[in-house]
Amino acid sequence: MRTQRGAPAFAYPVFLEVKDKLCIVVGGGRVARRKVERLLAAGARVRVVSPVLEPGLASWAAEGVIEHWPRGYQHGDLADGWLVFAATDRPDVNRAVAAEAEARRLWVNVADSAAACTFVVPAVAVFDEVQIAISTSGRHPAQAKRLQERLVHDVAAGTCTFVSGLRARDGRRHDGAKPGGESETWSPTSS
Ligand SMILES: C[C@@]1(CC(=O)O)C2=NC(=C\c3[nH]c(c(CCC(=O)O)c3CC(=O)O)Cc3[nH]c(c(CC(=O)O)c3CCC(=O)O)/C=C3\N/C(=C\2)[C@@H](CCC(=O)O)[C@]3(C)CC(=O)O)/[C@H]1CCC(=O)O
Ligand SMILES: NC(=O)c1ccc[n+]([C@@H]2O[C@H](COP(=O)([O-])OP(=O)(O)OC[C@H]3O[C@@H](n4cnc5c(N)ncnc54)[C@H](O)[C@@H]3O)[C@@H](O)[C@H]2O)c1
Repeated sequence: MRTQRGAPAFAYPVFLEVKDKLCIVVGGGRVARRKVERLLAAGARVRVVSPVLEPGLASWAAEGVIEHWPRGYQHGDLADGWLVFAATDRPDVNRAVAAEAEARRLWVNVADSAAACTFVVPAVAVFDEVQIAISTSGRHPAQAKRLQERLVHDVAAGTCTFVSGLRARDGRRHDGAKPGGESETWSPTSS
């Protein structure tokens, strides 16, 4: 895809407010769990439609943290959804979910096809109140992950001055100390 000026077309970056919105995740494996974890951290309501859940999702379902429909996807399951994730290991099912979402004008993330996504999920590094999202617009997901890991590593090692610069400009610290320069220490967490 190309823009009118001939430059490569990038996906449009946004941070979505999903608090209390119903996010429907079809599929209950490792990839679904990664998506659900971030949705919960952002305050979303999560429903997982899947005959089987991996252990982390199963625990959340047992605790009532997420809603679980213990069966395969059926057309119509997206009726009350706000955001949709197709994360099964069945390409045909993922395509069907994407088609229903599109027909309902819902944004859909499709785990096995960047081309079928209407939004992609970036790799994210979290530094206190700052989130840094890294995306290749779906072209090289593994590279996005490597860059995120490198950023977290460099910040932990104290060799990344970029993030501490951001923090100093923000001017707030949780520990009450005055904002510093490059010698500030950070507690990086990745998600
Ligand atoms: C960043 C991250 C965020 C997240 O998922 O939370 C993410 N993928 C991550 C990991 C990862 N992805 C893959 C592997 C295994 C292989 C490997 O290692 O190479 C691993 C490693 C692992 O799973 O550990 C393979 C893969 N990924 C996609 C396809 C299909 C395709 O390319 O069409 C295939 C081939 C599947 C197959 O062939 O079967 C598609 C997408 N993956 C994206 C995001 C979106 C684009 C992001 C961007 O714009 O760059 C997009 C388009 C849709 C989406 O999922 O949003 C997360 C790192 C999080 C972290 O841990 O920090
Ligand atoms: N986007 C990414 O980041 C990424 C990374 C790695 C792999 N992948 C792709 O994502 C797919 C899923 O990966 P995974 O590791 O989570 O797989 P997995 O095998 O761990 O999980 C698949 C899940 O889909 C469920 N499922 C199967 N049929 C279903 C149906 N009809 N309705 C609802 N749920 C159904 C299964 O019960 C299972 O919970 C892979 O096949 C791969 O193509 C994507």
